[in-house]
Amino acid sequence: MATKIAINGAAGRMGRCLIQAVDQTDGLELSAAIDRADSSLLGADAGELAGVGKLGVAITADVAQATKDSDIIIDFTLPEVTMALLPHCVANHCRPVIGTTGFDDAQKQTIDEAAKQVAVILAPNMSVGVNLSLKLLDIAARVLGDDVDIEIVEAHHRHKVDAPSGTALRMGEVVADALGRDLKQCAVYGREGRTGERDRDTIGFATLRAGDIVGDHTVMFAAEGERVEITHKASSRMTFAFGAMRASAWLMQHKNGLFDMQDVLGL
Ligand SMILES: NC(=O)C1=CN([C@@H]2O[C@H](COP(=O)(O)OP(=O)(O)OC[C@H]3O[C@@H](n4cnc5c(N)ncnc54)[C@H](OP(=O)(O)O)[C@@H]3O)[C@@H](O)[C@H]2O)C=CC1
Ligand SMILES: O=C(O)C1=N[C@H](C(=O)O)C[C@H](O)C1
Repeated sequence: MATKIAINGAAGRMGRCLIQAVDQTDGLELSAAIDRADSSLLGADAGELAGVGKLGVAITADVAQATKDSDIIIDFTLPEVTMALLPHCVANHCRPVIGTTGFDDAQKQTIDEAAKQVAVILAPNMSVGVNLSLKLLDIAARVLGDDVDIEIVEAHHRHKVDAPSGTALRMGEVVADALGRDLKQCAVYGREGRTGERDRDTIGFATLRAGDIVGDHTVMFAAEGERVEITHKASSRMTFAFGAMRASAWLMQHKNGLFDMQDVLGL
């Protein structure tokens, strides 16, 4: 029997890609497509919206019913929308696959609590390439140690509302953990004016927002005489959407617990 997939934020940039990906993935079936209660697209056919032809699933705002009707709900929305979704996931045992970024510490805690009752995947980037890059970053940080300056540069489209990207922050966490540092203490978010010399123990972040860039990330390890750069460039949102399909199929093995894409990919 096919796994029933609901999509939260179905009319968004990622939502439409996710509908396409469900349609193209064996063993998965679209069971619900949710968007905001005041959306002009309520009632429209999700497949037609995503350009894959009629699927017989209308865009709805009824998240309670959607979670009752689905095994998994894939959420690429906004932090406050994810928070409103979680009680329905717990009540209806509908496993959330969360791609949304920009959660604060209290919101992350709420996700942890929900994961005690229902299996959850939380990943700021669902592409295989970024998750491989996270593994490479751990190795690079351990080898290069405290003898390099570490800077993280990310670029995204002009519509993105959070900064730095969730991926850049995760990259920072991976590097900081490998070096025994606390990212909260050592992160520097942009520089301006008379900043003084760089402190080697810091991890710097720079954010670019322009045009239609899907998502570029570079982590630079710069020493005297050489530097290593690990770069990932996404050129299609379908890479994230197919990652979410893989995560959804994988999550069906679990009843509860908090997982990420490293778990899904066995990295
Ligand atoms: N983990 C990963 O691999 C990736 C994560 N992301 C993250 O996914 C999130 C979404 O990105 P993107 O698709 O570009 O953003 P969009 O703004 O295009 O999509 C979000 C969608 O959610 C809708 N929405 C707003 N409120 C609600 C609500 N209450 N219930 C249901 N839907 C609602 C929005 O509607 P409206 O526009 O009308 O407000 C919109 O259609 C971001 O946090 C982004 O960082 C993005 C790509 C990859
Ligand atoms: O908003 C986006 O578009 C993206 N967001 C994610 C993030 O914040 O890391 C992942 C990807 O880079 C695209």
